[in-house]
Amino acid sequence: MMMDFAGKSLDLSAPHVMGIVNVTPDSFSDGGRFFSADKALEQARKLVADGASIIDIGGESTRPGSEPVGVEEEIRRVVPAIEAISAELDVVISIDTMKAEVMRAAVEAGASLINDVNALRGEGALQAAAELNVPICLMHMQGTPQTMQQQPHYDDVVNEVNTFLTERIAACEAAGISRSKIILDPGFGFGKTARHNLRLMKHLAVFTDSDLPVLVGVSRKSIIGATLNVSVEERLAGSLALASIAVWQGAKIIRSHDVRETVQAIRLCEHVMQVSDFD
Ligand SMILES: Nc1nc2[nH]c(SCCc3ccc(S(N)(=O)=O)cc3)nc2c(=O)[nH]1
Repeated sequence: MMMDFAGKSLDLSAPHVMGIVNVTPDSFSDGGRFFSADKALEQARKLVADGASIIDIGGESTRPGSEPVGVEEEIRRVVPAIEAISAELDVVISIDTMKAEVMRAAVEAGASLINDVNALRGEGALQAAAELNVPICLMHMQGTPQTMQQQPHYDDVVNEVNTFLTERIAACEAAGISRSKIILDPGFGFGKTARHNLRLMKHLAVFTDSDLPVLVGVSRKSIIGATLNVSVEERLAGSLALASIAVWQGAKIIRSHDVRETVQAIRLCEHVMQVSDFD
């Protein structure tokens, strides 16, 4: 199924890799004071060369316990990077933000996918997304990045996440956003214990069985660390295993730090899934 990203289209009947470019201090060795558009562009060049179809730009860390960032600062971080990447690379740029004003500035600068871990629940976010008329990824999060991992609790995590996403889709449609512009994401690591994450992965078909494409972000996350007891630097194999399990169940976008290896893994999945049974 083709999805249009402000003129660039992706065939989401096949899986794609979303490469990650963080323009946040905790992701730069120099303490982030001087993180720059050309460092972001350099990283984006590599990710595109490695096979990324989408580049996800984030100016505010949403990892558990992270500090919120003001809207002016977040815009100051992401806009130069988006402008530089958009000027040089023919790749879909997504903006990873919860703020309406950042969505507007980012799309103005060249982003054509809104990736909102808060599923447009922020002040003015629904309205902004409707006006900007670009595809939107709705992700489930319980609580906020500051609180979500304190005591995640569900009676039935798969059902509750599915119900939340269904409600957010309805809110989008009520705001005039067409279903054809919506991507769903269960939000691995956003207010979930390790078991909650494993259950969501085991039952991912609940989400991929819908007519909407599903995005999965498990790269180097605690679903791997908690299961294998390995550090962040030792999570590549686990990330590739889970990317394959997600694609096998129908996920169409895999958010990854390790694009080259992830492209190889999902390409193998595709070939196994598509091999003819006759000839
Ligand atoms: N659509 C979408 N966007 C995303 N943006 C991010 S940033 C990752 C923040 C983080 C880091 C680490 C853990 S943990 N404690 O599970 O290792 C949780 C969250 N992720 C995702 C994701 O999945 N989807």
